[in-house]
Amino acid sequence: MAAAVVGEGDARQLKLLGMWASPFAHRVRVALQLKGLEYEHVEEDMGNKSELLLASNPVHKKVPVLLHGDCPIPESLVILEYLDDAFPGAGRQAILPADPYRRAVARFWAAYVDGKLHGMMLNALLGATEEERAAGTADTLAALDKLEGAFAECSGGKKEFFAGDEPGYLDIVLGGFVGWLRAWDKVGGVKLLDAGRIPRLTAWAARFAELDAAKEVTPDPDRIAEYARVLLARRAAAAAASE
Ligand SMILES: N[C@@H](CCC(=O)N[C@@H](CS)C(=O)NCC(=O)O)C(=O)O
Repeated sequence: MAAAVVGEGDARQLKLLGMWASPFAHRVRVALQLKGLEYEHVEEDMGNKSELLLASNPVHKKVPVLLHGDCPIPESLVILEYLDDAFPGAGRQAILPADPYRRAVARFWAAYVDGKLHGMMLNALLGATEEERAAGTADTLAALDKLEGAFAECSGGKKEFFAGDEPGYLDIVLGGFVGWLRAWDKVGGVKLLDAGRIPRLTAWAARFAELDAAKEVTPDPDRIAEYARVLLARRAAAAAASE
């Protein structure tokens, strides 16, 4: 897709403060690609955050942050909405559905992904005890079952994506997690995307990963597994230090 001129008549550049393994940064990169917007990607070191990140997101100190010229926009879901507002003409379609009810449904499930699924996956990986990790895995599987139902509801059971024939808001929001979901058998020893259990979501994830906009930024499962081992080692070191 040809890159759009940023904000027709708006000379401000787009810069994304991100991190390769972050599902939240990943979703913003997919959205920027789908909208055909040129941007500079700045890879942050989470162990040594840049002054620019700390100044741009002093409240949470997290990636992603989109900088539009000097204006920082933190929080991935806020960024997705900003891209539609600031660049309505860019890309083949708006990220959010036009219909108010479909928007509400997409936002409901996006809140579920960030408010529930993310925390469950963290517990499954980094829970302090074996029991907590097992409960996290069970919760994650149950959440994916719910998202299987959401896919049927949103796509009408016939379309390729949550949003219809083309990926939209919820595809991008959940799509940020596809790298981790695909790598989970290497990360947590459990196959989360199991076509026998959640066939629609498993096929959707494969379709999403094949999108040009996603292919370039979806992390390789082995690299994610290696990163997960680093997170586990950090957790073990922190636990040992607090004993
Ligand atoms: N709600 C935030 C979540 C962002 C987030 O959790 N980012 C993580 C990376 S995946 C981060 O920057 N962590 C750094 C830290 O917690 O210090 C969003 O949607 O942007």
